[in-house]
Amino acid sequence: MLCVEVLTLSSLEIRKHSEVVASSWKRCQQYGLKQMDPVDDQLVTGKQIHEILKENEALIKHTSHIFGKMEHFIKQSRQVALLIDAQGNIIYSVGDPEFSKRAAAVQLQVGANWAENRKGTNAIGVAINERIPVRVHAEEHYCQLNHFLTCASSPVFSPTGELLGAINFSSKQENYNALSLSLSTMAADSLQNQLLIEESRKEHLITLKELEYSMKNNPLPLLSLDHENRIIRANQAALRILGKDAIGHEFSGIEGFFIEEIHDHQQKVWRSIAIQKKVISVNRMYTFSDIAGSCPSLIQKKELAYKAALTDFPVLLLGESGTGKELFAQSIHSASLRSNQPFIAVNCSAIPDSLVESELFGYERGAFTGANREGNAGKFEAAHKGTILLDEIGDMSLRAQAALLRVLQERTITPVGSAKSKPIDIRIIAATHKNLQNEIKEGRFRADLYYRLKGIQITLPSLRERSDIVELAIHLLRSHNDPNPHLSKETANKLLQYAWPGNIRELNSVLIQAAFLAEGSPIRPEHLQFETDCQTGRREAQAADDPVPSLKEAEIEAIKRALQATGWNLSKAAALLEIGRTTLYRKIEEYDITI
Ligand SMILES: Nc1ncnc2c1ncn2[C@@H]1O[C@H](COP(=O)(O)OP(=O)(O)OP(=O)(O)O)[C@@H](O)[C@H]1O
Repeated sequence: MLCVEVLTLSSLEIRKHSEVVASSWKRCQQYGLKQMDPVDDQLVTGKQIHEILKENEALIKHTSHIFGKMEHFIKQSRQVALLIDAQGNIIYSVGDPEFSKRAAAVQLQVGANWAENRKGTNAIGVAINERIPVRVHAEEHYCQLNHFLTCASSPVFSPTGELLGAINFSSKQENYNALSLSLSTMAADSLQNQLLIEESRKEHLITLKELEYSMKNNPLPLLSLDHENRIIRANQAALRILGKDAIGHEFSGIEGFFIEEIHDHQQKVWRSIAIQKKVISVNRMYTFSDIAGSCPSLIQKKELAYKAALTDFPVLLLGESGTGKELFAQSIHSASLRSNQPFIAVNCSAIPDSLVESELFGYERGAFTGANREGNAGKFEAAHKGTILLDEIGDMSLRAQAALLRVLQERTITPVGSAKSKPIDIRIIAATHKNLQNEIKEGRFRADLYYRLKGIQITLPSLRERSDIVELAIHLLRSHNDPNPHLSKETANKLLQYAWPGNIRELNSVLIQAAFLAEGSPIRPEHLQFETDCQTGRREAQAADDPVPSLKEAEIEAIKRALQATGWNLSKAAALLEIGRTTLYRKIEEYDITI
């Protein structure tokens, strides 16, 4: 009886799937259903169906929008897509007209009830009963008259976790489509998100947004918090991350996710937070093709980085926060010969001074109180044969710098509590938003470490220096599941006039918020809400960002640069500065200049 034909499932899942179908068959026998019985052909009609449709108005409205986007696929793959209420009544349907006729013969149409106890084992009934996505194919249907069908259904839940119904895709069994189960799950998740967004307008809303690059097609996990930061609603995707019993608990953030706030028009009422995984663990890494933009200064850096990827030299990535340093680091790793080996990102500013050695080099069993009994591999060991990204290197303490320098010089690590050193083979990429030359001058960064890390230096342009902001905005909107983003001239102008102190990360969050406020219609200028008021025009904002140095500061800077450029040759430096050698000497004394 159970000829399971779900070819995409692993053997473990096949067994589980068979169990699900088998339990449904058992229930059908208990209901007293007979396989050869004529199908239950009752349809809910008249006032009764009218009331059911009215009750589910919001659900139908959102579903028609979602099915509308999939209509081409639905028809082309000869399917019907159905929305079902929690009692198993079909309340909305679109699809291939020819199959719809055949389906209507077994009441796969609005007004029919496909609860398991009425129609025997079928995807709708099982999804509602078991509250799981399920495919029921051909002879897996309990009633023989339904054997010509192949159906995939996913349950739909309300923001508070109640079952609202299901989404179903059906076709003739010979038109079996491996994608239909994923599609029904995606449509159900999308519907849940719509409901949550709608209900949460007046709430403190939090949006968790997973990695665009690894989760592009996955549904957005959404949460609502009350004013005490407790989770009051969560969709299924969020519960998958937070655990099933997350509702009612305080939300304290999730490790490995990045938080952004979204405000409403008045900057109050509700807040949304997009949370994005920053470090990839299992999924795919960024590659150069993920670096969007056609601005010549960016293209040049991309080419340089690509060349660097083919070597094993250290790379130093410089640029303001949010300009894509991590994206570049991952792309370099992905294009390198080490791409099949680990990529480990270390945020140097986040490691407490006392834990630097154990974090970076690991520790042996029982090395110190509180240490893991089994000992622990450090970041360097974890990155062995691969690439390590030392992010925010400019914020590393001098103590940590000394430890790092030793590793770079000796290419070995010695775990805390161990007498033995281990050789390591690692490609180093360092990144910082700080001016390391200044840090060296101020005595906060070791020059010898700087030269070890520098290798190939790549400075990324800030967003306000780029000529492709609008193109980038369109790219980011597309990556947020808007297949056809449109920005009016006024909206584009507003984007161009802003100074973008938070660079692409800020652009991304402004666009998420704007798309949210626009509710599916084109983004208008008033939907763009900036975090700071750097809105006075890019040039002015830039000028305002750079405070005018005093004459003395400018002189010191000019002298230092001339001395550096000439290798401290006073005659040449004086010539560069167009002053006499004695004057230069006097000024060096006066300003106490040393490098
Ligand atoms: N050229 C680009 N195309 C598409 N997305 C980009 C681009 N540059 C940056 N991003 C996106 O902008 C965000 C910030 O990038 P990233 O984390 O790499 O910046 P960063 O310079 O490392 O920032 P920080 O110094 O604060 O860590 C990420 O979501 C990244 O995917």
